[in-house]
Amino acid sequence: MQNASASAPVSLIGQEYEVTVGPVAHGGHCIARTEEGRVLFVRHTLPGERVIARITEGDDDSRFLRADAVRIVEAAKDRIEAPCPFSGPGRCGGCDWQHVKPGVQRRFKGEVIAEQLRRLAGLTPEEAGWDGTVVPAPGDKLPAGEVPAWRTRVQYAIDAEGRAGLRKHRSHEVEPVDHCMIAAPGVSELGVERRTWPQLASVEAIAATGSGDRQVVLTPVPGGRLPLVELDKPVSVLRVDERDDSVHRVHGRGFVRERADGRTYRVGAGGFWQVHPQAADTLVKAVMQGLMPRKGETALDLYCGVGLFAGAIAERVGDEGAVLGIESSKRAVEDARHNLRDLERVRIEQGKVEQVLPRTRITSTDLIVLDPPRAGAGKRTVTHLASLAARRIAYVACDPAALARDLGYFREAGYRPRTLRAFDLFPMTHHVECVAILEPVKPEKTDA
Ligand SMILES: C[S@@+](CC[C@H](N)C(=O)[O-])C[C@H]1O[C@@H](n2cnc3c(N)ncnc32)[C@H](O)[C@@H]1O
Repeated sequence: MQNASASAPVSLIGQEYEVTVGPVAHGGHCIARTEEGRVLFVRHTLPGERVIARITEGDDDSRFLRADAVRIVEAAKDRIEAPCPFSGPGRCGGCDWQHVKPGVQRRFKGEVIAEQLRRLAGLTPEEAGWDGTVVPAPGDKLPAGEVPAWRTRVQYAIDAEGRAGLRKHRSHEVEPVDHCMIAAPGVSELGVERRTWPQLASVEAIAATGSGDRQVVLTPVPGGRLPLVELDKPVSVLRVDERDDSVHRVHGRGFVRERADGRTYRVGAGGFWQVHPQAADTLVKAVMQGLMPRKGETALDLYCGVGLFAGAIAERVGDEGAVLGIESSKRAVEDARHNLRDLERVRIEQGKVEQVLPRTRITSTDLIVLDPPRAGAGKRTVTHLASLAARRIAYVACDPAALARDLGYFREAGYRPRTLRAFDLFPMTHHVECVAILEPVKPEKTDA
């Protein structure tokens, strides 16, 4: 039997340390060290600041501790007064960088990408074909103190009193808000924050881009009844059954229509669509510029969602070409098949990439685009993809750590990044989207 009293770690939550703050780390915080050498991940601060950091997670056994900067002793010159009244230590966890000038937020994101590339892929920015910049979306380059209203999908959590809010950082607790500054105007107009939602656990508000479609998705608390929904705008209303996560239509359509690259995409509840209104177009453009699809080529669109990249490539490779999309979500696959029904040489397979791809017995393809979830594609899938001898591969990544890991696997398998671009499609948060274009290290074989 173990001696419990000898080994029980002592919580350090609530302890305060005065520290000088070091570099930005992946996840929306900065690294600092206490005098005793404890490593802290501190939120609500900037590199170079002297702050009082209060521990929010960890004990005397932890490899690192999480903390909030609760008092700024010496402020950095890039600090601004947070424009959002709900941000700050212990408050809304939605944004990480409200207190930082917008251009500096992008610089931080660039530093994190560079660090991940170096550490996990062994690549310098030059070797990754990246100029080190993080590009704002069109219209987002605003002066300090102004906040782009970009979130076209907001998942509001509902507190015990029925108030809509957002979750606190790494917590189930709700910070009630009467206005989320990063919510797109179409979301704010739905008025979710201006009424109460008894018996609901969450309300997702969606303002589709280019179609004017609006939707709310209501999730009742266990055993809760659905309230009568009268919103300020005409919307479709869906209900999630918390017992099995199934989605039911209350009124209106069961999907919204999003526009990108000149096409309309139907996206059912729970289906993935980029949140920033400029994101889908920005990413399609970057992927197409990188792949430069030619008439008659074949392509794979992996983790294809409702068919965004498959549609864009299929239009460019034409009737002689062919595109295979693979996506795990049944509902997204139905949407993708519907969205691309006019493109005869597109096929969408349902299932996990790692299972479906080997089953297809495809041995070669000209082009690949992969846009995996946050965890990345992983070594097995990357090795399989590298064996298909694609002329170019576009890797769309929402997590620079997963991207860097997978770029390392691609490198081992004979592919190197030709270009890498980074886009700030999540302003005020630590998130960033990257597009890497890879090509084989060896020159393509010629027939001569
Ligand atoms: C980041 S989204 C990309 C969707 C699409 N490319 C777009 O831009 O709209 C990732 C997609 O991968 C799907 N997915 C997650 N894990 C998967 C897996 N192992 N195999 C296939 N699809 C998966 C998710 O359902 C989601 O639609």
